[in-house]
Amino acid sequence: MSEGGDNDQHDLIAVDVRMSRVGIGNRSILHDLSLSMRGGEFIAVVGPNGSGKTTFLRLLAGLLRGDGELMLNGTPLHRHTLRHRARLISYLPQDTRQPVWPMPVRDIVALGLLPFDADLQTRYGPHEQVIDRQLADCDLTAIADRPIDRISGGERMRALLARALVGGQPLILMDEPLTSLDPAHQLRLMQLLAERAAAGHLVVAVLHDVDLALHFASRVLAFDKGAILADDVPAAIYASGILETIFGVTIRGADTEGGHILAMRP
Ligand SMILES: Nc1ncnc2c1ncn2[C@@H]1O[C@H](COP(=O)(O)OP(=O)(O)OP(=O)(O)O)[C@@H](O)[C@H]1O
Repeated sequence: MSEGGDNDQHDLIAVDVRMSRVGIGNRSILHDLSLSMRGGEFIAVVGPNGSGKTTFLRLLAGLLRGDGELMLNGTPLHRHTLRHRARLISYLPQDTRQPVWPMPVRDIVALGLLPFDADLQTRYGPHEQVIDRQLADCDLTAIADRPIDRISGGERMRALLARALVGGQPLILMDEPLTSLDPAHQLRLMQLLAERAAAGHLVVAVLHDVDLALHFASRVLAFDKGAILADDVPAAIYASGILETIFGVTIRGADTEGGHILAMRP
């Protein structure tokens, strides 16, 4: 549940990955992963298309297995029961943005509480406040009763984000959560994720917006060709020039009244 709810595990989350190889079929996708992540971190995963970011997130979500070890709170991830995993991990995938049923936004968001309460229908009442707060956090209050197939693409994205956030799982995995959001909602989401990290959750988000990633994240993993080329704090990642190398672009930073901003050029 969200802060104030009955999930007190968010400050205890620890993820340790030691994998020599992660493959799909015969194809090797990731190699030589060795890192630890802890609650309190907001980790941005950046890198070119096809560099392995989604595969990395799917690995953390337990949807893929590799050669080596993936420990969640000191226990191999696959030894946790599915229900326990659903209570520990919230995962927003990259490619399930189309609604299947025309459910109201409020019901879509409520589905995010299923791992904690399989009997959601009869016990909807006690969750009302948590759901209302998440709807408000994602600026959905005004459209809470609209069917999800009759709202805009950005609004739909916010509904799916609210569903992923409402349970308050300690490990939050998000694959390109800024897609379709306008600049104000992008900033709001990054603030929400930073607040979750500050409250002890571990946030791991694939982001293509380098400026927002460096501004909000506490740590950046730069992927290229299936490996983590750099793993450091944003200022060190920026200063190293690694992003220019892996993306093949020029990145210029400037100090403005609103803070340090980045611009990319060919
Ligand atoms: N199901 C699959 N079977 C075989 N290869 C795959 C599969 N899914 C992804 N790949 C390959 O694995 C590599 C990494 O893909 P992945 O989706 O992890 O990249 P990504 O960094 O998330 O890319 P993007 O920024 O385009 O979303 C790519 O070369 C891709 O073609």
